[in-house]
Amino acid sequence: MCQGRTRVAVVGRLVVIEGLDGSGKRTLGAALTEAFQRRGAKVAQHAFPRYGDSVHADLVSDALHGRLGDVADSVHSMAVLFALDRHGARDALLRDLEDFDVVLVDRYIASNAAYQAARLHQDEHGEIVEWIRQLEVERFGLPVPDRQLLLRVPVDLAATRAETRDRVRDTYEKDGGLQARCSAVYDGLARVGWLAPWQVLDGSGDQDFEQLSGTLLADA
Ligand SMILES: Nc1ncnc2c1ncn2[C@@H]1O[C@H](COP(=O)(O)OP(=O)(O)O)[C@@H](O)[C@H]1O
Ligand SMILES: Cc1cn([C@H]2C[C@H](O)[C@@H](COP(=O)(O)OP(=O)(O)O)O2)c(=O)[nH]c1=O
Repeated sequence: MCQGRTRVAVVGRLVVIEGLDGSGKRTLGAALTEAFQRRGAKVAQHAFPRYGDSVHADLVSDALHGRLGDVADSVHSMAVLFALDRHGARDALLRDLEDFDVVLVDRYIASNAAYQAARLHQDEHGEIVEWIRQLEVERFGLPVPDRQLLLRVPVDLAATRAETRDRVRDTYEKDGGLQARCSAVYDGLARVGWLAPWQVLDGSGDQDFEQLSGTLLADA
């Protein structure tokens, strides 16, 4: 509720980057941010899970590295931890949507939908996908994206890129079958326009960041 203050109109566009582990989301986010800034747009960046900043994200990390007993075995428990991490960032996201032209988010609600559906061998119409939408959008009140960018790369290429990074791979990253099913769910979510409009980008080639940033701003 707004008490004693004028409600400020949301001006920012919530742009989400989605894709497999190692698909190049972080790299795309950095390049896109620079392209937005060259156009004079004010950009705020967020990334989920918020490892190091959120107790829920740190529990996710523990679970994904086998340090949380059987929590990682429960798909719904993992979905709730990821969702609680975002719930903790809700106010900051809403504030940034008031103060910035673009709020660029590396992984968001669709990551939860894609990975948990893949774990349960469900597709984009699966029960867990709708359960996550109800939890995160309706119950937690998280803002719905304006645009979701799916950075699509062949599963093998994403795995190779993920392996070359200098850090320990987690349970999901080590599971090639999960990544392949996840890729298929992402394709399905994009096809049906789940939650918000999607734009599929070919992550194995070069991106035209200037053109992409222009389109994303012009769509407002
Ligand atoms: N378009 C690209 N071409 C070649 N290598 C890339 C490209 N995008 C990302 N990489 C490399 O792949 C690895 C994973 O990229 P990153 O952006 O960290 O992926 P993600 O955030 O999706 O896990 C990094 O080493 C990065 O330098
Ligand atoms: C944000 C999010 C990530 N995930 C998955 C995707 C990844 O496999 C894993 C960890 O996220 P990831 O972005 O890969 O973290 P990092 O690259 O820093 O290790 O969690 C979900 O299942 N649900 C979510 O809501």
